[in-house]
Amino acid sequence: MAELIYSGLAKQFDGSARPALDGIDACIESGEFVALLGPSGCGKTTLLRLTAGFEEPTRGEIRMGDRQVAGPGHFVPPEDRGVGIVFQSYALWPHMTVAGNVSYPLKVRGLARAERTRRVEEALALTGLSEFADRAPAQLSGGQRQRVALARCLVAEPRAVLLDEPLANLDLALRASMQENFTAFHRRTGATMLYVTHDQGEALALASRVAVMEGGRIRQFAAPEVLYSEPVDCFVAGFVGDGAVVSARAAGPFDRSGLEVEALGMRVKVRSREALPTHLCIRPEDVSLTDEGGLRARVRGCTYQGGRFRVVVDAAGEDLVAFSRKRLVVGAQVGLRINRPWAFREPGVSAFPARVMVDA
Ligand SMILES: Nc1ncnc2c1ncn2[C@@H]1O[C@H](COP(=O)(O)OP(=O)(O)OP(=O)(O)O)[C@@H](O)[C@H]1O
Repeated sequence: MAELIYSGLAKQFDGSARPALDGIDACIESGEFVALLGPSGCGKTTLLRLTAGFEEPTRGEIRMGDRQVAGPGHFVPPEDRGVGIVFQSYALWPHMTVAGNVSYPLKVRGLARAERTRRVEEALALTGLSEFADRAPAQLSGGQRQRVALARCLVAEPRAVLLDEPLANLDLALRASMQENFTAFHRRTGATMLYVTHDQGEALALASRVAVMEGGRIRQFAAPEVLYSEPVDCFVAGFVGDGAVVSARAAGPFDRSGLEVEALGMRVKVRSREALPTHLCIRPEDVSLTDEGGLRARVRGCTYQGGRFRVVVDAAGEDLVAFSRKRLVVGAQVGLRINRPWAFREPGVSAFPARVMVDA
């Protein structure tokens, strides 16, 4: 069942020249773990705040299940939306124990003590905090405090959990272990989760689908592996994953399933859904360094990445990225083969028709 549905959603803050959100249409299924990914200022937090009910939309509608929570002339306040929120600042009460913090939202709602105790124990167990129930927040690590914030959000049994850069304040090692915690937590609870981050590693690792945002719009909303291997435009191709985006011109079909383009001064067989693509997204996996390759290139950089080297080469004036088992000398000439990269059509860019059409 669809849990969160956005239709034509827009938000323009007073005094701002540009809308923070500019026509969001998306549907998040019940139990999905969705990440909102994009550069600073693209509108991620605004979308989260509109979902929580902290802001009202300028246009459009938000539905939770079969209920409209924001739309023309209609607004459900945050406390009646049944969503839980976890911020990067944990916002814990310093004078309360861990159990006290987690129990607080239930106390405010007037739940009986026995029910409160049961739910708090359950939430602490789910977040691996049972043994810390009697500690004060000051006696916990950053990761443990973040888990208390998660437990406190869970205890209210929200229909959706909204997380705004929850790991931003943690160091790298702790982030990795908290990512595993979130994944395990999601598996156990089956909660619908909407997770804001500008860290693509985090988004691709955690989410079942990622909405890549830019300039108040969703550019692409897809599974991480689809974003990586089939980006829809230059922004997504450049923002997600490693590699290069180069312009291309269709040269004709080369068999029933494939297309050939002209790029980097040569013919390249590509994967594509377009008859007239304008660009290629060339991932490191698409580039083989081989003396038999038809394309000559010059090594511009070579860095060790644990188990392999990341090599940047200049091929026909474009910087391509490849992986190599051995270290290459900067300035050396190498041969390249490009293996079926993804070709797409950039919206708003006119595509040249194929120069040579070959029968399929
Ligand atoms: N209360 C506000 N008043 C005016 N403009 C705002 C307000 N909140 C956000 N904006 C603007 O709306 C745009 C989107 O902001 P938002 O915080 O949603 O971006 P973001 O993608 O979450 O960025 P970051 O990753 O830096 O947190 C920005 O241009 C921002 O300056």
